[in-house]
Amino acid sequence: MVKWLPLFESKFKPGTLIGNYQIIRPLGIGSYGITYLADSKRICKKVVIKQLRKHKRKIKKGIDSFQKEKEILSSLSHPSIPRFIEEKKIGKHHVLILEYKKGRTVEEEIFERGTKYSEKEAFIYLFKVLEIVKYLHEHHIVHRDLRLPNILIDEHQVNIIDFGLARFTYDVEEYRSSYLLEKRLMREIHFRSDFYALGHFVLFLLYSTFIPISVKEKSWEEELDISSNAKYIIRRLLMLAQPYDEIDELIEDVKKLL
Ligand SMILES: Nc1ncnc2c1ncn2[C@@H]1O[C@H](COP(=O)(O)OP(=O)(O)OP(=O)(O)O)[C@@H](O)[C@H]1O
Repeated sequence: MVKWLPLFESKFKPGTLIGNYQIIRPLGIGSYGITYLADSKRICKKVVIKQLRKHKRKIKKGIDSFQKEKEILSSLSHPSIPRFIEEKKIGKHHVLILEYKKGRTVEEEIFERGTKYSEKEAFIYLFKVLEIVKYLHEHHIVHRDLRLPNILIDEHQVNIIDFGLARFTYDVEEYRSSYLLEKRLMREIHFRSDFYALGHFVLFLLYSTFIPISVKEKSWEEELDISSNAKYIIRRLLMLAQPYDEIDELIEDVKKLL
């Protein structure tokens, strides 16, 4: 869904040709660019075109994010991760062409379609995401942005998109003291940042069936009617108990709930 796309920002109109790609429609506007759905004439497949916005204050960060997404996606080959196709400079425009992944974001599923997930279903989806994240971690990559809008569900297949904040574990961390605790925990270049984000992911899935009966504010542990094993895993993901250091132990714990 296109949330906000003022006309003056929309540089490429439907039908515009960018090399061998024909713009179908904008998909959305992110922090650093506009993303379009396009048809590839050459490979007869849908692709995503990411166009860097010319926002003065954000241009440097935008270029860095594009470069990182390109570097990381080019190093990967996984059916649930978009393939990097090419980078182009068209006149003043700088674009990245990526494979289009089908599916609705988990954000759309929960908040627009009202899809409900039982405890078992929530952990089945967590397991599917973890299989992809395991592949990333084995390639020394931390995604750092595993939020609902970046996880797509297509039938029962899961895809992960948006690698602009992903980093290699040996990349140098840009420490931001101004970040609030939650953002610091999401952005640390360490595998546990992905686990922390996935703690929130699974809580969103579990809250999809929650019906509030009191106006009193309570913690998720008091509100959600879930098993003690589920609570144990979520507490460790959210670093409220000993954090998981690596993914295999986490996957083993999740398997016990399936
Ligand atoms: N490879 C892809 N396949 C399918 N849809 C994609 C792909 N990449 C991005 N999208 C979709 O395009 C839209 C815009 O994505 P983009 O990553 O540019 O920005 P964002 O995620 O909305 O914001 P931000 O980058 O600030 O997190 C989103 O709706 C996203 O689901």
